[in-house]
Amino acid sequence: MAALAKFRPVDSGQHDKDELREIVRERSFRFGRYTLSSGIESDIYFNMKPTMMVARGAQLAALEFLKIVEQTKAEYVGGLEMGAVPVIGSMAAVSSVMNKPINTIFVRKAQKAHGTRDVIEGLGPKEDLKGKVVLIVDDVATSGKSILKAIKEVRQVGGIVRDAACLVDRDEGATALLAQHGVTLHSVLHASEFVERH
Ligand SMILES: O=P(O)(O)OC[C@H]1O[C@H](OP(=O)(O)OP(=O)(O)O)[C@H](O)[C@@H]1O
Ligand SMILES: O=C(O)c1cc(=O)[nH]c(=O)[nH]1
Repeated sequence: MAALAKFRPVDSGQHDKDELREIVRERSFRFGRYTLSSGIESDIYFNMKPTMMVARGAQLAALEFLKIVEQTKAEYVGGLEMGAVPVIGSMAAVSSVMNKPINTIFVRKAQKAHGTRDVIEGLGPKEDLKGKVVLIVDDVATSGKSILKAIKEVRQVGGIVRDAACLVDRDEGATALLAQHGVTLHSVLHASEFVERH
């Protein structure tokens, strides 16, 4: 019997994704009347903070993104405040626990008028993104404009961005917009897994 234990099948990760989907369904998915950041109105909304802030959701979201880090051979992970920040923090911690530490940054929406005035936060004094492969992440992708803003800031300081990832893709134009800028969007979940569109 002990010998058989050696042949435990490799976990595809699908169970983790199923669990993450159920956490999103319970804690983040809402029907209602919402104005989106692009200004358009929607009758569904994903508030991903309650998923990213609960311990198991934080871990599972980080694990899904870390798989994409491996696939894309990213050296850094970053994204626009505020949506991307909780999951990026979780990725840093989970990757360290796994002994595969990933470097993380986040991009401010606007420069502060005080302090260091850095738009890209998280770099040490001798650290920069020049020539570094950066995966841009976000909690939700709708138009893709938030991800694109982060891409532009990272490219401006010499970072290489070929891939982006989101936890939930609403499939409302982000893939096409990012493709126009030479970036492939990887989506962990899609809005169609939560609601049928007519
Ligand atoms: O693909 P897009 O059309 O850009 O929309 C998606 C963005 O909208 C939300 O951010 P929001 O602007 O609400 O701000 P927050 O992240 O600071 O809460 C979300 O966190 C994404 O970043
Ligand atoms: O487009 C957005 O602003 C948006 C949509 C959504 O479902 N969730 C979110 O946080 N932002």
